[in-house]
Amino acid sequence: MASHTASQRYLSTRGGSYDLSFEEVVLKGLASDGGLFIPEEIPSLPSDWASKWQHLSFEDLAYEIFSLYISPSEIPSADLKDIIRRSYSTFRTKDVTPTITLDKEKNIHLLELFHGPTFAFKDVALQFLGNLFEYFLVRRNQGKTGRNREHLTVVGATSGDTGSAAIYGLRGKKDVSVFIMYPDGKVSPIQEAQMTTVMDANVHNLAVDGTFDDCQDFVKALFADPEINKTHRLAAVNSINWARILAQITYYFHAYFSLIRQSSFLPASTVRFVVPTGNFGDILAGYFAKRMGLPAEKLVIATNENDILHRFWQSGKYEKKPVHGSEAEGGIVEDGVKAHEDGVKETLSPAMDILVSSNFERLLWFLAHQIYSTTSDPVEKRRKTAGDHVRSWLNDLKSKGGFSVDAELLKAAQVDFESERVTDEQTLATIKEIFTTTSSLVSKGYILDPHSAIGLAATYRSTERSKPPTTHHISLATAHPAKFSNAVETALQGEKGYSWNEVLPVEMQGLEDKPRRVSHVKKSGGWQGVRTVVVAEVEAELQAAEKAAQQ
Ligand SMILES: Cc1ncc(COP(=O)(O)O)c(C=O)c1O
Ligand SMILES: N[C@@H](CCOP(=O)(O)O)C(=O)O
Repeated sequence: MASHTASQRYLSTRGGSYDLSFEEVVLKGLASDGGLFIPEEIPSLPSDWASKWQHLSFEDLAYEIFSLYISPSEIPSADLKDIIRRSYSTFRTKDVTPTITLDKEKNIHLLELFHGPTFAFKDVALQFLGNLFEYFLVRRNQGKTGRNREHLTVVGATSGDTGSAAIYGLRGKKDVSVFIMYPDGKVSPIQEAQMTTVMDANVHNLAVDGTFDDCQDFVKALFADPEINKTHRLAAVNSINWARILAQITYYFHAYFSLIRQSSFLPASTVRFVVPTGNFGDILAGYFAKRMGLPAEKLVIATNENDILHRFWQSGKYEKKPVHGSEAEGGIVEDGVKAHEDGVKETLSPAMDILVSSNFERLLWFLAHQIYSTTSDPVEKRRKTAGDHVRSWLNDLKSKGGFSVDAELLKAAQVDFESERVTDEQTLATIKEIFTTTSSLVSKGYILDPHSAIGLAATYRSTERSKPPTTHHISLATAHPAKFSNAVETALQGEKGYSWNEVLPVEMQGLEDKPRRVSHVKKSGGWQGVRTVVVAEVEAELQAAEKAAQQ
């Protein structure tokens, strides 16, 4: 039986919405004030968690953790267990997210998160979120027919992985249409094929001639638009959706337990998690795990050359990059449209080519809550103060392209987190180094995808600050190498024992030759252009479904 906390209610980081239920925040995705939903309180672990949870399966662990955040009056325990069971039955390993030891001498372990249907860590949350949407809709639509049924219009932005994971979590589901925007030409060929070869009628791919940040801005603008919100019930699959973060907490505990069962883990040992980071969702789940009581000494943010987070942890300044070497004030104008500064670089780790990390807002709220009020302040006042700070910082980000925090807040951020920036060159060197030094571990050497390689490069740097044997590092492997042929081939071509054909899983073979369905959307049409496409395609889908039902 899981223990429960007093509050399983939610609020917005910008102060506008309070006392919402889990179902409300999952279905809304983004708060109407533009903020992100967070739990009113971070629950503490039950006192006997370490002994009781240690030998649980991934599914049972997920149930214990989710139960701390979801009231059984919203989702009865048996239903929650069933949703969890179905969500992880699609994974290729029984362990769901296995942890393997990569370097015994340095106590470096790899948390493999890519054993789900689309070979990326996003599956852990998006298989669950897809089933949650379905569960809520079935409940809401009981006894309703035709246009009286509640219909979800899911809109998401992807730099490659969220898109396919969301599509695989939602394809064919009743009463849901899913629209995925991706930056045209900036996702890997396999990622694009994974998304666009899905032919289910409820799946709609939109290729945008911009960056991931443009796509993410379109999503946020649609959520803020009263017109589409009147006619359509929008829902989010990006990590702005709280359920994404919640689902990702499980594997931090799961990895920790698999480590402490090892003989090399001594009573005095400590654990660091290293996380390849873009939108700050994955590592934020680690922050929640730590705040709940998981004994993680540090969370290490590993960025590629799109390093806004790394620069923040070094300086306290959260700033988009200047355009063409000049200070950009409030954006640039392209094709008559004001766009964010396209300071984003195209790297060998495209899923992390993100200028602004949306989940950072959630961390800012917790830091402001901690720093700018005293515990003697009334609860409501503390929350309001935090929300006011977040709103003001985010306004500055929008209008001035950045903001800075004071030394006290930065110091608080540095208590839980460190950061590293890894270049393309270092990414390639890490892929090669790990392949050539691990041939005793796996028959032909371990092949990292470029995002996981960024994590591992940062891990080796972290071992210099926090040395073995006392410290164990768990580095998150966020995707399968087959998704990123460009980086893997560049790093390993010609290496003894390496063959691309052996990297490619059977599920991906021939994928790029299949028929595709995708619409092209012009960035210059702005989010209103996207709205037109979404509204028209949902209508066409509903009409086709009605026609089919009549036949
Ligand atoms: C393979 C891969 N690694 C790392 C990340 C970064 O994760 P997050 O955006 O949660 O920081 C992403 C994208 O989000 C990704 O697709
Ligand atoms: N890297 C992501 C970008 C979207 O991030 P999300 O975690 O907020 O969905 C991707 O691959 O799409």
